[in-house]
Amino acid sequence: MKLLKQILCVSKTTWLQSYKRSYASRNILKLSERGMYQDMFPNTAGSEILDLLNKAPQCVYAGFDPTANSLHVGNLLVIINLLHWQRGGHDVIALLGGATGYIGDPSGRSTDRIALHSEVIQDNVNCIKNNLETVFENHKKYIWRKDESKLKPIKVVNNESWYRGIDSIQFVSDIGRNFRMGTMLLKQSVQSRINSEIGMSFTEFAYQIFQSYDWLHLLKEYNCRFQIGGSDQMGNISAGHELISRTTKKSVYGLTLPLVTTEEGDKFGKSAGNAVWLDAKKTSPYGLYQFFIRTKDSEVENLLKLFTFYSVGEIQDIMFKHKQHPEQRYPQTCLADQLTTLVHGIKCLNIFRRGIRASNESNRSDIQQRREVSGHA
Ligand SMILES: N[C@@H](Cc1ccc(O)cc1)C(=O)O
Repeated sequence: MKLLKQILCVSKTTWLQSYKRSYASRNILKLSERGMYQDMFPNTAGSEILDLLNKAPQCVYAGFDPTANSLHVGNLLVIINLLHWQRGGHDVIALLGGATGYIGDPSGRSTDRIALHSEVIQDNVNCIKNNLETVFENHKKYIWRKDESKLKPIKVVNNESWYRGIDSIQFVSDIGRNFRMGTMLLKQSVQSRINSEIGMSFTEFAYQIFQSYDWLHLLKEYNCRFQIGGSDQMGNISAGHELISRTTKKSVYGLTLPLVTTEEGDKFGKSAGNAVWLDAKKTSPYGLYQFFIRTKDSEVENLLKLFTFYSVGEIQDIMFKHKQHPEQRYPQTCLADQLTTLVHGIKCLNIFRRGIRASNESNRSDIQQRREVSGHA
């Protein structure tokens, strides 16, 4: 709710009028209600954003660096956010960091990343592309229940394609000139590293320039005025905003998503300390399903809002049902069902359901047998 106010900065009546007028902005209302956004940049842009969304469908992007050969559950929040924009009728771009993967984003890290070989980067890019396309396809086939033609296809681009043709001297001379050292040094990702014993390499220090240039490129190519990213991306997003303000007359806007943590304060998405992967070879579909089934009662409502497409009203109904029969773990089942479908499709879900039914039945007949043996039938 706090964010809804922040995002809109308009009176309730103006908002309601706009809400009725525009289909596109409807989605933003829903996303804010769900606690989907942590921050926006510039932080006073609420009414400008609303105006743009009211006027016409917008273009939004988020990037994924190929740091591993699969995305993980932690990446799902950004992916689901992109899908919400797609459902709202907007143009969506998922960017693969085939070039930025060579540099390494220092955000949220305490040490430099180990440089990856080009074959590894290429392989990771292919795997991540496959993860994304599978999720987008599963969403369209099994979760979006309306006319498929209403969903504009999500573009998947690789930033390697535009850096390939850029001359490095030209790049430093043309683009580098727009970055001020003072501002770059103030970024949280730099501050947290620069005074540490290990420090930070120039390579990682320069990362913000590349993410900024990506946005400028996508703005020119696709009129992409929105960028979304994880909670640690504000530094890179604001750097992009600055580059674009200096070099074009267009306004652009960044939105970051909340950091999801468990009750114990750990980053969400780990099981016994290991990442839960989207690739079925790294985490089995059943492992992913079980990960969500194990969600604590105290955390499940928030996760339903952030990670599923149930409306807020439907989530209230799910939670109501839960209060009556907590032992059935109904919200956990809704969460696990929808996310397993999104990541692995409907087939494996049907297998789990059959398996669970069979195991419940065999448990029941075991209990029955034991009762009969002990004379309690
Ligand atoms: N830096 C982002 C990934 C990214 C890469 C390139 C971009 O243009 C945008 C985002 C991250 O690590 O999550």
